[in-house]
Amino acid sequence: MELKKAAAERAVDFVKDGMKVGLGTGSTAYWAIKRLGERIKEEGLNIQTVATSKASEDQARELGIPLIPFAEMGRLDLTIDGADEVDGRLNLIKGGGGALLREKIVATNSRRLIIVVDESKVVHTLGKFPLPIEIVPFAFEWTFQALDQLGCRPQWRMNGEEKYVTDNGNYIADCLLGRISNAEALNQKLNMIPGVVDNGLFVDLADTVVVSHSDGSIELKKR
Ligand SMILES: O=C[C@H](O)[C@H](O)[C@H](O)COP(=O)(O)O
Repeated sequence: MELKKAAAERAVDFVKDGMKVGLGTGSTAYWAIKRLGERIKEEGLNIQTVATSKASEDQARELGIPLIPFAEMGRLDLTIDGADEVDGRLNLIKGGGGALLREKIVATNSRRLIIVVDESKVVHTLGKFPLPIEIVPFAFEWTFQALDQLGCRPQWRMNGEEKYVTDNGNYIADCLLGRISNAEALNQKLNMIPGVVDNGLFVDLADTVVVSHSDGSIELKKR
């Protein structure tokens, strides 16, 4: 928890008065949202935000962080979000918390994406973490089959006895790939399958990754 908090709080230093900010999702992004709430109270920081999940939206609302409708937002200055894996080129796997689609939409509409992770998330090659794929419920069996035929070894994400349902009303298949040698090609191949809404590969989207180390140091990786 302390490592996640340290990375998240460092990232919030990048937020300046007047900025439009995307709020990420997950147990690391949680600390960034919390810190933003503190800065609003302590310094009167003036920002406008959008959230990448219902959970982050609820947290922001509780903390008095201004949430703005997308129609009024325009392009974001920066987004702060977590990740499940980060490689040396700052490509990512995201979606362990199920928020990949909203996160990718928000990241794509941000001038800058700052990722906050502890050192355990930094890998040489992506793929040890199962890759989340968001799938529409219609004919989900066929979409699942198509993933299987690609060699993805998909497994439905479950919520007890039922399939897990995202904030967008879709399902998630987690794909056991082991090693992703070409993230860009896989990203495109997966998103070509009808029924796949998006997948958790974030290629060339992160600008800065803030990594907290167990020795107390904070590293900034930049593209
Ligand atoms: O869907 C969830 C997001 O992509 C999260 O940012 C990611 O799973 C990392 O979450 P956490 O900070 O809880 O490890």
